Amino acid sequence: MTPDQVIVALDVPDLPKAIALVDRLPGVNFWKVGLELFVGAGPGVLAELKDRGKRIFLDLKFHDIPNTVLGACLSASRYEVDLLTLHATAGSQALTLAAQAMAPLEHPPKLLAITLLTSIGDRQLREELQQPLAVEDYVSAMAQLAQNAGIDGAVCSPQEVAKLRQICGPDFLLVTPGVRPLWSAQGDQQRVTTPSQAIAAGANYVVIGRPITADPNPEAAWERLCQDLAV
Ligand SMILES: O=C(O)c1cc(=O)[nH]c(=O)n1[C@@H]1O[C@H](COP(=O)(O)O)[C@@H](O)[C@H]1O
Repeated sequence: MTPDQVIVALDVPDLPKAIALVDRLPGVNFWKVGLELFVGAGPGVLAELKDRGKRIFLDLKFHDIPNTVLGACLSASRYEVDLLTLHATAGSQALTLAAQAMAPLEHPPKLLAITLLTSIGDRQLREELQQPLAVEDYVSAMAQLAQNAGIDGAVCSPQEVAKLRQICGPDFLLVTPGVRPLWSAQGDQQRVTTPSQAIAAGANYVVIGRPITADPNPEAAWERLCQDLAV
């Protein structure tokens, strides 16, 4: 596993904090801009990252009616980011429209479908979301729905990666948040493994945020993560 397979979540509220973190961690080449930062700072943060030669995962998790998901994906594609998320539960029509709309573009983002948030465990899926399937089966069903609609990949927890790799084949992108080095706190993540285990199970990329960005010394935390990955 290489550090280039690690995407760091830039979950901070404004542009100055984002830039400060990016400049403190020059070894991070792939950053995720999610709802907190995009809503707080606007699209200017994407230009700042591009100026620094960084790859960008724009994680806006679109979830709406097909026409609105289509329009949102087209608007987001103008930023020429590398990865873009939408929820599989928007349904096959929304997924298909989005995938078809990206195909003719010169620099389309790879579309990733959220299968089941990594903060949701078995009990919540059953009791709150009223979903009788086990987590792994539900995640597999959502990934297959997305793949059949022409979506490039899925976001899942590292605990489902091996099964999805087997079902969806080698070309389907699998991106896993919910990774935790042994030295970090689990926080609100439910379905976790270490970053190395996630890659060994078949993930293309892992996404990690607070264990690096909320550490009082993010440089040391990043260094520690890179050492874990080199083993
Ligand atoms: O789409 C995501 O990136 C995502 C999907 C998911 O199921 N779970 C999940 O944690 N994420 C994101 O991954 C990041 C994880 O951050 P940490 O829990 O701080 O490592 C956050 O920015 C989440 O928004």
